[in-house]
Amino acid sequence: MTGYNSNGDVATSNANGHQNGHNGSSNNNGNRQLTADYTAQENHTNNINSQEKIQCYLSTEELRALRVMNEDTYPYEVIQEIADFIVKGSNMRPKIGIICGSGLGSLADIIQDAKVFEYEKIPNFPVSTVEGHAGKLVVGNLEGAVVMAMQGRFHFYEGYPLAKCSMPVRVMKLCGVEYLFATNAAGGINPKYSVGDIMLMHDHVNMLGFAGNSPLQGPNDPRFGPRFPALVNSYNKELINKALEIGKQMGIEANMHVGVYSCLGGPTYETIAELKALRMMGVDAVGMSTVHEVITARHCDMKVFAFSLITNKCATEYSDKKDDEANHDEVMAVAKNRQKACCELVARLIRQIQASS
Ligand SMILES: O=P(O)(O)O[C@H]1O[C@H](CO)[C@@H](O)[C@H]1O
Ligand code: HPA
Repeated sequence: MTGYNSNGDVATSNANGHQNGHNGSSNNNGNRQLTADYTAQENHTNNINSQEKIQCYLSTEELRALRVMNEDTYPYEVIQEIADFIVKGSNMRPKIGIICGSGLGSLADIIQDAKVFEYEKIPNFPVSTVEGHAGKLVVGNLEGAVVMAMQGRFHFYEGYPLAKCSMPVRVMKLCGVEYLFATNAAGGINPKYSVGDIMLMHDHVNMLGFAGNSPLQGPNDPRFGPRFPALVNSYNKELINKALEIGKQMGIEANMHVGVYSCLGGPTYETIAELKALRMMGVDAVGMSTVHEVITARHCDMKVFAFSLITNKCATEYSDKKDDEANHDEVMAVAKNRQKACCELVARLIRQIQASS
């Protein structure tokens, strides 16, 4: 069980109910060391329950991730505590939540009067373990709206259950957020898509859901939403239309599409057979995120706008070309190149939301 103490430090209690303090001061150098005895190191730094024994090579961040991963799912009260911590700590009540995709962290850099929270300092928050996901929550002003942006999201393949991956969406809700802007880097399956294009999501195929996995699995807390939420109108049409109009104004309409995204578990990129199958199912772009965040947002009745930056073209035919192999360096490089256009799209859309409210 976890909570946080009055200093905002993470406090864990072990099976015997003994409280342990953790000052969240794990170094950020990502240095790997042979933690031949996890317990010994953790006892030394964090005074944690000595029953856990893991022999492994892990960085300090990964050790913390492992600990957070093994915690219980998040009850309403814990999410409320996290939200209170952010609202009090920033003295702001955000209306729009933004999740920055791989390499798209600069979406948060355009926020003004920003109050930045490192994930590891937020009580009960998971940590980012993926390159291109800085692990910071930024609260501030953007185009006249108070926004909160996650520079770094949580993925299933990092080892977090889906409910934990999308838990920050519920934090957003309890902070007062009405709109979720979810962004991602994705592979283009639709042959008409080019690298650098932006696909506005108007639907998704939930492959993890097909396999029996959902962020809403387990007891339903009606304070968030209903047991059986409908998803047919998940992606807000008005926002899609506004974004298309903005695309025209920016002169990028030829590089903008409206399409269907699918999330696979990763961390492997897809095989040719899988990509062929996805295409036959009507999928236009594929990634390893976003869908569970959208489900969680719709469950608690947030308006959703989401887009994919096409960072690579997915091959759907067999060939020997090395170019056909997706890689994360390429994903981040393309995202970096296109971050200006993505930032502008987000900023202009927020301006319009503000103007019409
Ligand atoms: O969806 P985001 O977080 O943008 O990241 C995408 O990029 C990574 C693969 O390169 C995967 O994590 C995939 O989901
Ligand atoms: O081709 C891809 N597949 C899955 N996830 C991705 N994220 C960026 N590109 C891809």
